[in-house]
Amino acid sequence: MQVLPTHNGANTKECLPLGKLIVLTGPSGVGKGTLMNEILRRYPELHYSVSATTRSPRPGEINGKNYHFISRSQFEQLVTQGEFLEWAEFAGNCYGTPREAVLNHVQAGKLVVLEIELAGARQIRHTFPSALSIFILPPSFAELEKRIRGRGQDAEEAISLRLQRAEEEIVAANEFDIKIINDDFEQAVKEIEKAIFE
Ligand SMILES: Nc1nc2c(ncn2[C@@H]2O[C@H](COP(=O)(O)OP(=O)(O)O)[C@@H](O)[C@H]2O)c(=O)[nH]1
Ligand SMILES: Nc1ncnc2c1ncn2[C@@H]1O[C@H](COP(=O)(O)OP(=O)(O)O)[C@@H](O)[C@H]1O
Repeated sequence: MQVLPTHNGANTKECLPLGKLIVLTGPSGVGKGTLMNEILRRYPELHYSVSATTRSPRPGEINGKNYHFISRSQFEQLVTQGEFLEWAEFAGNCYGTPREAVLNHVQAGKLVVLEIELAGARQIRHTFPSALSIFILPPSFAELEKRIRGRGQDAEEAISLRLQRAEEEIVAANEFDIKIINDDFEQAVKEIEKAIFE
């Protein structure tokens, strides 16, 4: 059971029978997206929240599936209208979770998964203390760098911003309910399954 906050941040008095909010966080390049895709492939009943971002699409990314790719002025307008459950700036771009879609799915009893960075994950933990939060760690910083570079999708500037931010993110791991080291991929998937379903 979760209590839905109203727009002014106060909690509604009633306890609504709701689904569950799951937050997956951790540094860029640790494998969050790859783990999430595998979890969604295995459990299509989960609802993945598609974020809005001002970042340009990477080759192969699909608008509406990976992200809603929007301009900075559109993003700012949505912030002003209170359309985001949380939002944050990361490595020079803005990212936000659409409020209505997520709340509708939670209210419909779904398991809703957000894959977001540290500041957003903290906001969600604050707004929904009953959300399940999972922090994904790399086996080492060197391996994290290898993965970000190996992905081959970011410019050098974007890579160094992500690595810089990763150092700050990793020290926050203990704030979250569950920590999982993504070393052996299958093992990490199993640990996420256990966290979500047990
Ligand atoms: N706060 C917040 N972070 C998000 C959201 N969507 C994605 N992110 C995070 O933004 C960071 C950058 O995402 P992206 O540019 O796709 O890079 P990548 O993580 O290196 O693949 C990642 O940590 C994402 O988890 C969102 O809606 N809100
Ligand atoms: N357990 C793992 N071992 C080795 N490489 C991995 C593992 N998990 C993910 N990767 C690779 O690491 C890179 C970054 O993964 P990605 O899912 O894009 O990270 P994130 O979404 O956290 O930025 C990808 O090339 C992915 O294939």
